Amino acid sequence: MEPVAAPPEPASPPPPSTVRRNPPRRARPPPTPLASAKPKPSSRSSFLQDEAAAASIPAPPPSSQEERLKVFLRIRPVPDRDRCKAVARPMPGKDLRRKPKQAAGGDLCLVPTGPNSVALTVPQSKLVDPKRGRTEVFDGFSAVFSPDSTQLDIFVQVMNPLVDDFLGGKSGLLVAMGPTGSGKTHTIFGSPRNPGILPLALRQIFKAQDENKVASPPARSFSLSMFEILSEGKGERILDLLSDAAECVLQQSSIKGLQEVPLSNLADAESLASRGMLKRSTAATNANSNSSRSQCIITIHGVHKSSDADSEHLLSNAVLTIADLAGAERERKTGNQGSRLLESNFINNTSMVFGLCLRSLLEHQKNQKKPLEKHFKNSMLTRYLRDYLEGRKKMTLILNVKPANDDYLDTSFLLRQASPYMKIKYTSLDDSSDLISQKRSNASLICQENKKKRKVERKENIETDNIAKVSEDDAQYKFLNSELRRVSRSEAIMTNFARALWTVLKQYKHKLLESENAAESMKQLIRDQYIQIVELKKELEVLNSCCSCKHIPVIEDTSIDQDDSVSSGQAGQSLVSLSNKPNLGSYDASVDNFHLVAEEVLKELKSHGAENFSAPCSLNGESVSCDTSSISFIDEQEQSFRGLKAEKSCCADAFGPMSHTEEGNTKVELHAIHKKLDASECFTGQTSAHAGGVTPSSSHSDNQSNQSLTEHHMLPCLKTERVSLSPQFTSCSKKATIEQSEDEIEELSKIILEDIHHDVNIREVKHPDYLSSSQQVSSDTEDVGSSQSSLELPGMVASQKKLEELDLEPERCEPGVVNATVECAVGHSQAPEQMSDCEGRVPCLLKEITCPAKASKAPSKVSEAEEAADKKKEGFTSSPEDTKKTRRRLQPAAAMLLKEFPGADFDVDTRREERGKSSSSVAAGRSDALIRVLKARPVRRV
Ligand SMILES: Nc1ncnc2c1ncn2[C@@H]1O[C@H](COP(=O)(O)OP(=O)(O)OP(=O)(O)O)[C@@H](O)[C@H]1O
Repeated sequence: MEPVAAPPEPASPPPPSTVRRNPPRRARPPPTPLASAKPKPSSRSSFLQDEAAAASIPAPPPSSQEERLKVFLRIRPVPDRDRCKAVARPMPGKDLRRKPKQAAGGDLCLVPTGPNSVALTVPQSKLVDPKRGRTEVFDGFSAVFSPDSTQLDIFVQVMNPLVDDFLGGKSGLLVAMGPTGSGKTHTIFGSPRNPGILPLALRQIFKAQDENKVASPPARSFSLSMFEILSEGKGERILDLLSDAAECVLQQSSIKGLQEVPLSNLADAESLASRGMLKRSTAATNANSNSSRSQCIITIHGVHKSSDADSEHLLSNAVLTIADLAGAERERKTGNQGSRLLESNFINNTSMVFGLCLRSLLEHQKNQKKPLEKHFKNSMLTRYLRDYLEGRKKMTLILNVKPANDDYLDTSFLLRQASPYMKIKYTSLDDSSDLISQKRSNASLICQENKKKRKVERKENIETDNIAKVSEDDAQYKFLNSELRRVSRSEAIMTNFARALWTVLKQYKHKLLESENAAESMKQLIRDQYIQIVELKKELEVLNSCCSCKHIPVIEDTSIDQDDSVSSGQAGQSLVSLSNKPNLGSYDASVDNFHLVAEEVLKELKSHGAENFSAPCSLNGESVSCDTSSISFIDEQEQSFRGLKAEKSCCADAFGPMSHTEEGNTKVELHAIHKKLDASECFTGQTSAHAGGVTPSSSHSDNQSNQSLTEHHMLPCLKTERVSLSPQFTSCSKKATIEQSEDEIEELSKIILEDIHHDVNIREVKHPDYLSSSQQVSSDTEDVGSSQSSLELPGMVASQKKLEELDLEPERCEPGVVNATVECAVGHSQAPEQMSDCEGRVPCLLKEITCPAKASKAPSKVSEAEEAADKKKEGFTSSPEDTKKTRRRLQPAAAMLLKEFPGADFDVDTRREERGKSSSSVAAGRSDALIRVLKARPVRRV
């Protein structure tokens, strides 16, 4: 091993100045020796204004407090193969000042022009204008080492000051920069025969250690650590070169897991460094057969182990760092591919970041307003060397360059990149202790600042929270206010609605009470009417019993059986259909009215004596004694009304033995009027049945059948009527509920009344034709079917036969005669004057009523009129099925009928009596007498 020589006295570095470009046509001054090189006034560079400006800045005189970054330049000797290409080979033993001159005319582009400057000449192959050469002078380096410089020269000028500082307790950094194959590793590590800076530094350290042992017990200890930062894919990793441990982790400016090997002696330290160097990642490239593929960092920690507190303090944290950076590579020269190419990218990137950090530091030092860019974050190397790159620790650069023309670009790039770094200043270089204290103070300051920031942040957070709470409270308050207003509006609306609803309900309740009262009054009225009806029924029964005391018709069941023929059955069916008409109202009113009339007539009859009471009745031209005619008259009226209502009732009383008498005729008309009371029933079949019931009275061909029919229909009528009265009334009273308003009743009554008037008028107009029509019908009963329903004809014939039988046996037919007489008196009103002539002697008048033809005619006309009225009003058909669907109450009609009995209708009859004196004066007289009786009685309204 080459002994470490004492470091020579470093020559005072010339002031930094860089010559960018030589004047093109001016004679170049001869290069000055390095030792005596003086800074020249820098010439302005035309293509690098910033560097020219930097060069134009006169370097301030170095002061004790201000120290600039040391930048050394070592020019690698040209290899032998390259040396053969060189035109001029420097002669051994000659001055280095002549080498550039010799090389200037050869393949060397870079020659030292002084101890602190070099001249870079653009090779002819790269000149655009060959006639115009260009040479750049870079001056201001701390030292420029020619290719002939030895390792010791480099150590003495570059590393020895750092070691002294390290031994003095100050940390320092030496970084070797340069393109690949420029001799960085050779400079740092050297070779066994020509050791580099690291071995020489170790020797120097241990020499000092040995010197200190002699003077005093060992008080200091050193440790060595080596690691490399190499690429791994697109990332980086740290690898410890002194141990086989796993990769290390970079934490801020320290590496976790890095082994620090204590240095006990120089030999172990040198072997350790040699082992670590061998472990470093290297690879062969076209530019370097042993090219480093990683950034290698060697750190020497000095620890004071003596009891001397002062010395320990000084050495406690001194770190001497040496960084061998991988040289920048050009792909074209290296020919790297694959992983090598990735390594080249990593190496170039790291070198670029390192240069940017120094550039940023320089710019920051030039202008404090410019922030110190944090380029160090872009690579592990710069992060680890952050303190040095930010100017907090002393750093020294040694630039390794190759002077050959082929390396012009790399050399030119490095010089242009790194020459400005020599202007970086260290205003207050901190020793290790100062650095530590500064770090601690910085840490404390940082902690305080962090605490303040936290407090401020807490306050801000609290204020923000308070503001947020206030805003939330405001929003909630607004929301609640809006909700409150909405609820208030809703409450007001609902209150008003409830009030309105309450008012309406009260009104409805009032109306309901009124309706209930009206219903109660109606019920009471109906009850009263019912009571009256019951009383009338009782009285009527009494009268009937009185009347039947002498002549109670004996109707044998045999006659009914004999009349079970088809004809009588059809007629009976028609009459039954007719009698199915519910006319309770009219019936009740009529009963009531006729009851009163009967009382009056009875009184009159009684007043006239028994002879008059048994006045004969004319039937078929014969006088028939009928002492009960008056009684029968009332009874007949009642039956005629009830016959319209009672089920199975027959109207045979309307066509029985009186078929050839005037009474029969009037009976038919009366029956027609009663039927018109039921006009609203719209029972078409009723018309035909009714007519059929009348027509047989005009038939003389078959009196036997008429008689049997009369007997057949009369007694059942009388019998069933009383039986069915109460149920009918009950049902009708039930139906006559509140729902039938008085308006409807009045309207219906008016309609019926109009119909009655209309029918009466029709009857009056057509009365002269009654006779001819009845004669036609009676002459040939078979032809009657042409004008009437064929179904009515058999019944008519049967009724006629019955009438004939009655004629033969007047005693048995007396009830029928009586009935006919009564009907005639009531229904016929053509000769009131004759009635008046008889002075109210109804039996005498009734005796003279003999107009069979007219009686036979009347029913047909009446039936026609009724049929026309029915068709006109109701439009019903004659089917029995329809009759069941068209039941109506005739109580209003009956009431109106009773109301109109003493009215204008009978006045009309009064006019008619003048015209019909010749026809039926006796019957008219009877009617007139009856009318007088009716007028004398007040009409009860239902
Ligand atoms: N000053 C010098 N004197 C003699 N030989 C040198 C000198 N400098 C470099 N060399 C030789 O050049 C070769 C390359 O040197 P070195 O490996 O140190 O270059 P490098 O800059 O480290 O390259 P890389 O960056 O690729 O690692 C080595 O073989 C080395 O011995």
